[in-house]
This record gives sequence, C-alpha cells and structure tokens, in this order.
Amino acid sequence: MVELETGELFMGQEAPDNLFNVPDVLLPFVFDSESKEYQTAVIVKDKIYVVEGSSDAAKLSMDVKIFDKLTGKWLIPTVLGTKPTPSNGYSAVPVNGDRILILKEDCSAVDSFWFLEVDSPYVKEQKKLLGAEVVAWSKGVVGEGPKPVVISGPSGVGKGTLISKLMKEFPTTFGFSVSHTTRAPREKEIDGVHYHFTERSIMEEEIRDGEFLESALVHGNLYGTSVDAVEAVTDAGKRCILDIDVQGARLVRSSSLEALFIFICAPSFEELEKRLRSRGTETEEQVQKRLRNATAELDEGKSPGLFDHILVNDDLETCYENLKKLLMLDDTAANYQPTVRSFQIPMSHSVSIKDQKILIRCGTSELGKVITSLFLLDVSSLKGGSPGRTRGLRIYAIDSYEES
Ligand SMILES: Nc1nc2c(ncn2[C@@H]2O[C@H](COP(=O)(O)OP(=O)(O)O)[C@@H](O)[C@H]2O)c(=O)[nH]1
Ligand SMILES: Nc1ncnc2c1ncn2[C@@H]1O[C@H](COP(=O)(O)OP(=O)(O)O)[C@@H](O)[C@H]1O
Repeated sequence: MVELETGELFMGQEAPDNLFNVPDVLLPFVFDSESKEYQTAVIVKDKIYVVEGSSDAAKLSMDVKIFDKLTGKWLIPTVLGTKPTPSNGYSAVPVNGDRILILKEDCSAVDSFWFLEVDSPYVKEQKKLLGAEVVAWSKGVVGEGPKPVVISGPSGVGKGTLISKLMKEFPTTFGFSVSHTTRAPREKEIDGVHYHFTERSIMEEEIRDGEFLESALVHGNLYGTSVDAVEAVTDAGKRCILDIDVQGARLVRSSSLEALFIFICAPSFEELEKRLRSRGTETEEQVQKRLRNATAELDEGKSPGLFDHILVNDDLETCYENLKKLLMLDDTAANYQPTVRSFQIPMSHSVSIKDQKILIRCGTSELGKVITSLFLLDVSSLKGGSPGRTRGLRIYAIDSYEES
C-alpha cells in the first residue's frame, strides 16, 4: 500500500514540461508502509534531487540520485557527510537555491532538521576537487550554539594540562573533541577518551569521505578532527574544546565552523624543552622532532588573523585564570540559544515556503479534538553547513487552534 503524505508538489515550484517522462519522482513524498520504502523529490534549478531508501530497521538506507533535466539522464552523486537516520516521513523544501531542507517527522527537534547541500560553496569546492557530482549532508541546528574553542600551541606547552583543569572545573559546560590519530597510544591513554587511535589507511579513506573537519600531518603522524567529534559535544549541549596543531587551526579558521582561537606558548624555549622532557612520554628522537617543529609553530602562531588570543603559560594557575577570563568574556555564551528540544514535527503536517520563511502546519489530535499548530522556520540567517552543522535555524510557534 502506498500512502501519500501531505505537502505541495515540488513545494510550489512549477512542474517541468517533461516531468511525466521522469519515472518515480512525480510526488514530493511517497511511503510504502509495508516495505517501509520512501522517496522524496525536489527540484533545484535544472536538477531533480531524489532522496530514497528504507526506514525498515533491518535495511535502514538513505540514498540520493539526481535527474538532470537538461541531459535527461540520472546521476548517482558522491554523497558526503553524515546522513540522517531514516524515519517514516519527510518533507523537503529547496532553500536559497543551493540546499534542500529535509524535515524528518516524529523525531525530536535535535534530529528533525537536515540539509542536503547541492550547490553550496562547500559542495562546489568538492565537485571541483573530486571531479564528480557531489551532494553533502549537514544537520540543522536551532539557534547558534556556543562557539567551539580551538586551543593550539607547541607540544609540551601545557595545552592538555589547561584543558583538563577546565573540564574538571566545568564538566557540564565543556566537552572535549576527541581527535583521531595514527600515533601509538601512550601508557595511560584510553582509546575513545584521549584519542581515537586508528590506522592510516582507514583514516585517509574517512578523510576522503568528508568525515573530517580538518586533518594534518604532525610530528610524522596523521591527526584529525572528525565532524562527529565536534558535533557529539555540541549535541550534548556543551561547548567544544579542540586541542589541535597550528595547521589544524588554520584549516578550521577557513572552514564553516566559527570558533574562538587561542594560542598557548611557553615563557621560553628552554622551559618548553624542560616540560617536554619532564613529561617523559616521548623518546629522545621524538622530543627532538617536537622541539624542531616548535620554532615553526611559534612563528605560525603569531601570524596575523589566525589566533584571537595568545596566552603565555608561565605560572600554571595564572594562565588558567586568564584562560577562564577569555572564555567568560566571549559573548557567544550570552547569545547561546538552547536547542528547542520539545518541538516535534508530527506525521500529519504540510510545509510551504516564502521569502526564506517556512510555514509548518501541524495537525495533532488530543482527547478527540484536532489541534492545528503553526510554526515558522526562519532560514534567513543560516551559518556553517557541511561538513559540520548548519546553524542559525530559528523556529517560532505562531498559532495553535482547534479545528471546528
Ligand atoms: N591538526 C590536528 N592536530 C591535532 C589533533 N589532535 C591533536 N593534535 C595536535 O597534535 C600535536 C601532537 O599531539 P600529541 O601526540 O597528543 O602530543 P602532545 O601535544 O605533545 O601531547 C599537538 O600539537 C596537538 O595539538 C587534531 O585532531 N588535528
Ligand atoms: N605552567 C606550567 N609550569 C610547569 N609545568 C607545566 C605547566 N603547564 C604544564 N606543565 C607540565 O608540562 C608538561 C607538558 O604539558 P602538557 O599539558 O602535556 O602539554 P601539551 O598538551 O601542550 O603537549 C606536563 O608534564 C605538565 O604537567
């Protein structure tokens, strides 16, 4: 049996002349409740994007195919980013000509809004890089979320020590972005807590698949921040702390992730050397390599426009107090609008878009009465996007009334 969900055909856009030559994409949402297979189609410029798959727990799939109206051919794109887990219903609306907003039904607000980027700056760049048709998923976040904090500085300067103090004093405020690395674990390091220790070939493949926000070769090993590492912290409602090298900081600076960048340095090179040796975690050869790299990192750290603040870690307690001051002074904490966790898009709803405002009309029945609620989703100030999250969605409850 095929059920048709409510929703406008191609969301208010004119159906193309050759629409009836296009198989399977006549309707914006089709769901077969027996096989749990679904299909959604949206037109953006000259292409029809079809999102399809199965929400059956045993099969769970979500694929994208594209019908190019100019050539009359189907394309299977390279799909980057973490895709949503399938649900039984979707609405899809084109937004800003470069992405499709997918509203998942019957999910909590943190999982309701997804973007399939089809022609965003990130996707354009990836198309060039890969020489292929590319689309990319990114999760929509209501509000801005707190700005992540990037902490960089030469090895042995005290980054880890400062971050541990912060996490210990403010366990519910801050969360650590657990990086991936190909270096071997140190004695007390736990996989998944300090790092995700991994193989080079696996990590390189994951980087190619767009799973990393940044990655760099540091002291002869590959290190990288996965999109999930940052977003797991943000999804838990915490402010994310990244301990990454200067190359990584530069990459994050040029990515879509807005962050606060802090560079830590030691009072002198001799002191840095002393700390590295007294930590006793590296061989002499590794210590030498880290010290050689430190000079370049110190120069890089001072390059204009990269770091927002530089802190000298001389006396640990003084430096820690200064770090706390910086984090409190940052006004993003005051601007933080918590995610609307209580909002849920019910199965029965319709969606229409006008001037970057999306009207969601939801019908729910309570005690035999049918209640219609209207929500306005504002997509006019979206920030970020793939390979991370699309932030800045605003949702307003505008009306609620009983159907007569
Ligand atoms: N670019 C990048 N650098 C990282 C990442 N994780 C750790 N690093 C950096 O890699 C360098 C070496 O880290 P590690 O092996 O833990 O040694 P340590 O800094 O001496 O404790 C440090 O400068 C870290 O900041 C990451 O995900 N990306
Ligand atoms: N302000 C400080 N004064 C003296 N020793 C310090 C200070 N900060 C950190 N340390 C010590 O220096 C060593 C390196 O610190 P760590 O946090 O591991 O550096 P990083 O994470 O930057 O590589 C550790 O043994 C740590 O206890």
